[in-house]
Amino acid sequence: MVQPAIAFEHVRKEYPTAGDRSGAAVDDLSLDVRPGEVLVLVGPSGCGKSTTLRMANRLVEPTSGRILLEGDDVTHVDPVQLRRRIGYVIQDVGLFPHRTVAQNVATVPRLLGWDRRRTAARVEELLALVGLEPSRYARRYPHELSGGERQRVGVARALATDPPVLLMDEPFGAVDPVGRRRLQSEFARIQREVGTTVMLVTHDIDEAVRMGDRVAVLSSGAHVEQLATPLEVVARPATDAVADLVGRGRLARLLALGRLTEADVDTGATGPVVGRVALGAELGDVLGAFLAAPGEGAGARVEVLDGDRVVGSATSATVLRALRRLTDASHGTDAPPLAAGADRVGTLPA
Ligand SMILES: Nc1ncnc2c1ncn2[C@@H]1O[C@H](COP(=O)(O)OP(=O)(O)OP(=O)(O)O)[C@@H](O)[C@H]1O
Repeated sequence: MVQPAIAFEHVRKEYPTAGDRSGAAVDDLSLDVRPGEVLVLVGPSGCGKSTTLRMANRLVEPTSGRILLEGDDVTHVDPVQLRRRIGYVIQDVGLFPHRTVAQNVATVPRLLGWDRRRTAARVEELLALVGLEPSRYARRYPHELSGGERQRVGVARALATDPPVLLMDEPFGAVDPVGRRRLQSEFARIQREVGTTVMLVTHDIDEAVRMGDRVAVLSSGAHVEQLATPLEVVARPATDAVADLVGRGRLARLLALGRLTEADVDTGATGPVVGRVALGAELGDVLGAFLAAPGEGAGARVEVLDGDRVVGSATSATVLRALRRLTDASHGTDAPPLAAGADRVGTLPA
């Protein structure tokens, strides 16, 4: 088996100041983060997400249990070495206000004693990576940047020494919804490019399913309700708590996450052809092709292509069947019917 990038083994955290009434912030968490994946922790406020993240880089010490970074117990790693191996990005970024963008990004390389030339080259490379033209941004101060730009600098700074692991705590939380979308997809590109393992905390289920290779839905005490791919979490919530979180908007999420597979394709349909889609298209795009041809009736179909080859067609009934396949309880856990939770709120309060 591949060695996890981070492994939590029966980790528990009790805050001494929390008093008797509350249970442990993290009760008994065991979780592996695989190398190269984006693992998202999502759950309601106070369920222990940030505490979990901060134990990985020793901003918080566990009460018991072990955390291994690429096999090394983090409590045995020198904290300076540890921070070099783990980048950390938080909501308010925490840039040094009296240092320029370039100086902020150079923080860790300077601590590590890199020479001027190597540091400058790395800063330039990182600013370009996060989409900030070095000649325009390097000399600015944080107050001369937008929230989204500050967040990019935060990501560049966290990646400065090319750490194998990046921890992100509500990294896009302070950015408006449109900027947030853009940052999310840009970050996904950066992550693919550098291959860093990411553990990301959010309370926003949409962000979780958009960003995660896997999603861990947590409840109080960092109890893992479900740990699965975004599609599995949305299509087949394992518990009521997950169903509640996925709640309203579940159908829209399924249409975005679900894909047209070979098994869905119809080879006998004969209705009028209103468009073409590729095998593997998002189910929402398949439906969209019918919406774009409003004059056609229920028998209309789109041709399905595998490369250049037409392998069959899909009708609106095909999409329904695919949705049923995805949510079919016989494939996994007891999923509630698709309409369940339609009146529930998908995003929890911060
Ligand atoms: N320094 C601390 N001292 C005492 N209790 C704390 C401390 N930090 C967190 N807690 C408590 O531990 C629990 C988990 O907090 P944590 O910040 O990990 O949750 P979270 O899921 O990240 O929440 P949020 O989404 O609101 O940031 C909460 O009940 C919180 O009040």
